[in-house]
Amino acid sequence: MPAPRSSSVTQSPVNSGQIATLQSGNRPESLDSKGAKDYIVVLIRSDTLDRILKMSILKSYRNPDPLVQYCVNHSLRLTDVQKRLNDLTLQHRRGRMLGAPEVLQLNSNIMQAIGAKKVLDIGVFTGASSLSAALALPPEGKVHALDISEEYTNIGKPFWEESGVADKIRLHIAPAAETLQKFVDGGEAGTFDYAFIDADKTNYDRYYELCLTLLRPGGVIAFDNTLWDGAVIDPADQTPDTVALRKLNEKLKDDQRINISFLKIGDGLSLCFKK
Ligand SMILES: C[S@@+](CC[C@H](N)C(=O)[O-])C[C@H]1O[C@@H](n2cnc3c(N)ncnc32)[C@H](O)[C@@H]1O
Repeated sequence: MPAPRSSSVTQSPVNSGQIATLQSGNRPESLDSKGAKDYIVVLIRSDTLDRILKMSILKSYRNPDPLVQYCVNHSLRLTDVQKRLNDLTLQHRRGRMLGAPEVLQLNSNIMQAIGAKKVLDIGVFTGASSLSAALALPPEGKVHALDISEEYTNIGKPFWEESGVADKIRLHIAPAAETLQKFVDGGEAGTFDYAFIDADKTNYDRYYELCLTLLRPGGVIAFDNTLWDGAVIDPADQTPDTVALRKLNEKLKDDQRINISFLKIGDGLSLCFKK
C-alpha cells in the first residue's frame, strides 16, 4: 500500500509509536477504494520496526506473538519430563541455546514419517534435541549425540534416564567434525537417516558435507538457526557466524544434491532432503 501523504494526518504532531487518525476526505485513495471507513496510521522508527520484524523469528519460548503461541498451544506434545528439562534449561545462563520445541517436534515428526532408525544430533547442549529424537525412534533406533561439553550434556542425562530412552542415545564428547569423520572412516557412509545440525555455526558447511556422505538417499539434514535472529539479511553484520550462515544459505539454494525447504520457524530451519 502506498504511504499516505503527510498532509492527510491530523494536524497535531505525532511521534514514534503514537497513533494518528486520518480525517475523512484526506484519506489516500488506495485505502478508500478498498472500502475502508476508518483506519489508523502508526509512525514507527525504522530501528523499532526492525525489532518488531525480528520478534517474528524468535523461538516460541521467547516469542510473544499470539499467533505463534496459538500454534504451539495447538500442536506441542511434550512429555512432563521434556517440559521439566526445558524449564531447567531456560534457567541456565546459556538457556537461549535450547532448541525451539516446535523445531524439535518437527524433526521428530519427519523422523517418524521416513522411518528413521539412525540419527545424528550435532550440538546437544542439555539434551532436549537428543531426547526428542530418541522418543520418536523405534526401540532398536539410535541417536548419536555429538557435543564437546560434558558440563552441558550431564544436565540432560537424568532426563534421558527418566524417559526410558538413555539406551537409545550414544553420546560422543569430541569436536563434531572429528566424530563424523570417524563414522565415515568406519564405513558408515549412507547408513544414517536424519541429521540435526545445531552446533558451532562456522563449521556448518563442514558438517553438511560430512552428513551428506553419511546419509542414505531420502535422508534429511535439518539446519537450525539459519535466520540467525534476522542477521543474515543485515549486510552490516559481518561477524563470522553470520557470514558462515549466509554463505551456507546461498550454497543450499542451488545445491542439486538435495531438495530444500527453508522454514521461518523458530530461528529459521533449513530442511535438506538428500536425493
Ligand atoms: C545451540 S546448542 C545445541 C542445542 C540443542 N540442540 C537443543 O536442542 O537444545 C549448541 C551446542 O553445540 C556445542 N558445540 C559447540 N561447538 C561444538 C563442536 N565443535 N563440536 C560439537 N559440539 C559443539 C555446544 O557445546 C552446545 O552444547
